[in-house]
Amino acid sequence: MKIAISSDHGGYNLKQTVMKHLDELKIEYKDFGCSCCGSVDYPDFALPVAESITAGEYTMGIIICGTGIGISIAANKVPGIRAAVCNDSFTARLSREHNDANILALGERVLGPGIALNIVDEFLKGEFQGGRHAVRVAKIKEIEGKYSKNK
Ligand SMILES: O=C(CO)[C@H](O)[C@H](O)[C@H](O)COP(=O)(O)O
Repeated sequence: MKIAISSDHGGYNLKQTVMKHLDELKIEYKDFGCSCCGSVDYPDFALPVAESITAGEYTMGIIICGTGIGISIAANKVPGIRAAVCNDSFTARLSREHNDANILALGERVLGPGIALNIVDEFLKGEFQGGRHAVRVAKIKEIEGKYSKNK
């Protein structure tokens, strides 16, 4: 498993905590920035993670901003990305099992570090269950195809 990770300034501190956790779990990752806590724009850090996943270079992504909302909206504009904002571990597990989410979005201004790391663990453990869920994910891809035409 190879994780692509990024944040804006609002998620910078939580990203350090998550990377330390990944180190302890011996999970390989690449930090796509930002590299300090000065003000930046979250779309600039959503895009490289999203593209690294659709290119097959990384298995899954973790993106962090103040709420997880802005950075997930930006990532979800990349066809093939299913970024899920999760504020609890149940949702994180289900985002993998039912939605085949390939990016976890977290909000540093929403979550304490302990809960955030539980969410990361559940997301990374979760496995897509296929079956009826695959039919639904295929329909999401159909929507992407419809709106990607002639672009
Ligand atoms: O996009 C966001 C909200 O959906 C993120 O939480 C950003 O981190 C936040 O908007 C940044 O806000 P700031 O006032 O510029 O620090």
